[in-house]
Amino acid sequence: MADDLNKGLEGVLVAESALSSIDGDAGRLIYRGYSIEDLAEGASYEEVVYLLWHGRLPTADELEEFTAAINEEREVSEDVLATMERLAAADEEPMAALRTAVSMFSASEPETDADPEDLEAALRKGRRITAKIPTALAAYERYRLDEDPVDPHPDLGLAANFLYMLSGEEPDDVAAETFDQALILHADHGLNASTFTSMVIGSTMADIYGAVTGGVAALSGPLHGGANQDVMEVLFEIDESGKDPLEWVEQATDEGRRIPGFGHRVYNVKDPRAKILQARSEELAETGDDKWYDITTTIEAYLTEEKGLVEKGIAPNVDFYSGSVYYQLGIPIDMYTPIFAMSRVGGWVGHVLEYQEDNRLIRPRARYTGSDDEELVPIDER
Ligand SMILES: CC(=O)SCCNC(=O)CCNC(=O)[C@H](O)C(C)(C)COP(=O)(O)OP(=O)(O)OC[C@H]1O[C@@H](n2cnc3c(N)ncnc32)[C@H](O)[C@@H]1OP(=O)(O)O
Ligand SMILES: O=C([O-])CC(=O)C(=O)O
Repeated sequence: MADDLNKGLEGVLVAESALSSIDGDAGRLIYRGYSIEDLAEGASYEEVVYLLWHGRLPTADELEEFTAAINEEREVSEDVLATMERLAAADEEPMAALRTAVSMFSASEPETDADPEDLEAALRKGRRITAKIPTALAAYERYRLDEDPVDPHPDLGLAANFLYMLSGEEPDDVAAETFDQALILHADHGLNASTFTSMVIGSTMADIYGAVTGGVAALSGPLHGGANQDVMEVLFEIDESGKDPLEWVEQATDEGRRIPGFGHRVYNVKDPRAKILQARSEELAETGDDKWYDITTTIEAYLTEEKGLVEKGIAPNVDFYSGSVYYQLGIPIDMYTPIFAMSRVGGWVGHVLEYQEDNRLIRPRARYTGSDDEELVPIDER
């Protein structure tokens, strides 16, 4: 590879950002100066989104106003509901259903005529998308179960309300707090692939609906957000194989299989979000089924201690423990990546608007490797 070609843009700086910062060697993540541990412990998802978008934590009044605005915008149109019903009946993947829903939200956007450079209007649009994603996703899940969608609960925050709309029952405090924490942990992460995708779209001054739709598409892949579902599928595979998890993972790595939920472009050590999710998974396992937590820790111990992956900078990432947490909360496994999107919309909107404040079209180049003097042969002579 020539020196001037950087496949995968590893380490390339393309923008300045004050939203989040990752120290990949120390395993530290901060959102606007606040450690992820402190935010997970002491803030709500709505507070974190406010922080990402407005640059500071809200006061109690500001948070109340912000939360009320989100709550008022939760409803989705009849068209979106009908589409979710059709896609559920057609067994469409939930991430594809979500991608379609986000794209459709713009049809009921009240500020469609807003100037693309009106960043305040774009922020309000971002807030509407954030409010509607849980409703569309929960409706999709209800239709899949042949049940009617559940209307949003006026007194519940975004995390608890999603769990409520999924099952029709108010979650207990442990479930609501654990899920809220998971949303906080997924809200932003520098210029990851889906955020960068949103920024590329936003850099053309296209509408924020398009930028978020692109973000959902990029997140769905197994090398990115899709890995959380893959981790749970691996845990099922191990369980169904009847093998000892240690034996299974030994064989899988000997066959050269990549274990989902391991490895990261930026972290060379264990992802700090994985540590927090691991603790949540362990707590839930104490009062529920400890099988999944036990399998994950066995895999981690083998890969890091026996296989020495950690010395190569390959350690658990955020997706490794989120699966067993969501499973213990009773969430269907193909909802795990859509849940990631439900949270990451905070980061996508924040980064797009931050970039657009001092916008420059993102337009890299490829080194041409094709031929350069082909002669056009008429079609009937080819
Ligand atoms: C929210 C997120 O997006 S977090 C990431 C979620 N994705 C996953 O968990 C999927 C599994 N992980 C991976 O595929 C990778 O680690 C990625 C895509 C996340 C990062 O990839 P990159 O930075 O491009 O690293 P790359 O794919 O070049 O791998 C570097 C080396 O680590 C190895 N490696 C990377 N991930 C793993 C893994 N999960 N298991 C085993 N080996 C791995 C590769 O085989 C490669 O080894 P080599 O140099 O001997 O060939
Ligand atoms: O930063 C990345 O490349 C992937 C990741 O962990 C995230 O998006 O949360």
